[in-house]
Amino acid sequence: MPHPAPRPFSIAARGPLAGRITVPGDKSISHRALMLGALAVGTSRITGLLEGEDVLATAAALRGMGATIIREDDGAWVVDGVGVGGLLQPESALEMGNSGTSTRLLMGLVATHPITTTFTGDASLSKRPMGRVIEPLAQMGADITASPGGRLPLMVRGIAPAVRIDYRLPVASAQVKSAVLLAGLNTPGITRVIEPVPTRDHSERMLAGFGADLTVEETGGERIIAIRGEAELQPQQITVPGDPSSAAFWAVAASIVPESDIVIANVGLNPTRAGLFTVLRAMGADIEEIDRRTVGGEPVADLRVRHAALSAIEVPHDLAPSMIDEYPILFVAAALAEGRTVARGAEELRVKESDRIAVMATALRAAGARIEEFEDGLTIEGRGGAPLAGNAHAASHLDHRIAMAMTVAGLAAIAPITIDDIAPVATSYPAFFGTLDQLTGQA
Ligand SMILES: O=C(O)C1=C[C@@H](OP(=O)(O)O)[C@@H](O)[C@H](O)C1
Ligand SMILES: C=C(OP(=O)(O)O)C(=O)O
Repeated sequence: MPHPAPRPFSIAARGPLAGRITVPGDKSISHRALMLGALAVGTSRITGLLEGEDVLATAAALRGMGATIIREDDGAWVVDGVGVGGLLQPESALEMGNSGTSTRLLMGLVATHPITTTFTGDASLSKRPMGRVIEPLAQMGADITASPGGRLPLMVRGIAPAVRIDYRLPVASAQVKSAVLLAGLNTPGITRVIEPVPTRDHSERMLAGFGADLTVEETGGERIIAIRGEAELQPQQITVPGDPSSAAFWAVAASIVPESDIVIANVGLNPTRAGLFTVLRAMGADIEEIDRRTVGGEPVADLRVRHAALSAIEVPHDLAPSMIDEYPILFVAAALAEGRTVARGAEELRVKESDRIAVMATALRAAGARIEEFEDGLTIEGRGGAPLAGNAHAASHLDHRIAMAMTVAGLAAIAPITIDDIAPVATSYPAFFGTLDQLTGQA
């Protein structure tokens, strides 16, 4: 898929953030709602779906394999599924754009259907490792031919019936877990995933919600997830909560910009996703939960965030999976905090849309932060509330979270930070810059 022309953007301090905002629907839940809707027998209806490029790539791929997916005038998405086992051979390659989740979860789905599919992606996605899903799917019988290093473009020749497996995750990855569970949906018998470290559990929650026979057993800190295959999924009405990974940018922005006071409405607070809020609170952030409730089977609350003096923290390694996408914005908070933050045990950051350890170290150093880089993370000497110098260029490397994190860094900089390309923000948060203007009174 051709990437849009680079869009540079310059940002410097704008004063306090104020007001009440909403964030877009959760990206992880949106992908899964479309996929399970496409496999159910009948019509599912999804409200609050994230209409970002990544999720639209999932929708297009599922349409290409026979599902009917329509956006209604009121913004709801209606999915007519083909039934488990009913995916059709697509006529052309599945274009995954920038989206790792679309690629890895859909690879799981097609691996146990008797169809052949080709996956392509942009320059960022084409560098990311797919061996981690190829390995279990090959054990189940799929024949996968990848580019060197187990990368895109790749071709999956699916198999039905496939062979059930018990699979212990070698990396803490919800995408790998989900790929195996989705492959297990159309596989005779019980497919098991053993998860030594818990990762986001949206697939488990939603598969159970669609009526799959799925159990989760916890023993000695491990989770064993078992799914019975050849399932029939019942169509559902799904309300997608707001994305905590998108809310994270505003929680940090309001924390670091003096006199800020904002409310972020309808934020998903699934414990497997909420690690950043735990860490920010431990750093001294003023985050108040208002009206905790359940939306679409997920815990949700409104978050009131006010400026506060932050102090450094040693980020507990076991929190990494529950805040894995939030490290870039955590690094920004740490750069403004008092003292030396240690954020390690997060080597997975090197295989995201960009190498988020190296890219954030370079960008924040250019803006005046003092950083030491390790294979598995960073240490950051904070400025104790003093602004960053700014007057810096930051490269986003086709990574939406780098572009958004460095925009927030700009709000706490004396001279502007220029980001070379903010176009990737549209993958997960198309309204980000509109919300920035709203919160800073420039709408
Ligand atoms: O399952 C998911 O929806 C996701 C899992 C995480 O990736 P990994 O499974 O690679 O950790 C995360 O970084 C990604 O943004 C979304
Ligand atoms: C890692 C991310 O997404 P994906 O793996 O779906 O590209 C992300 O959104 O930060």
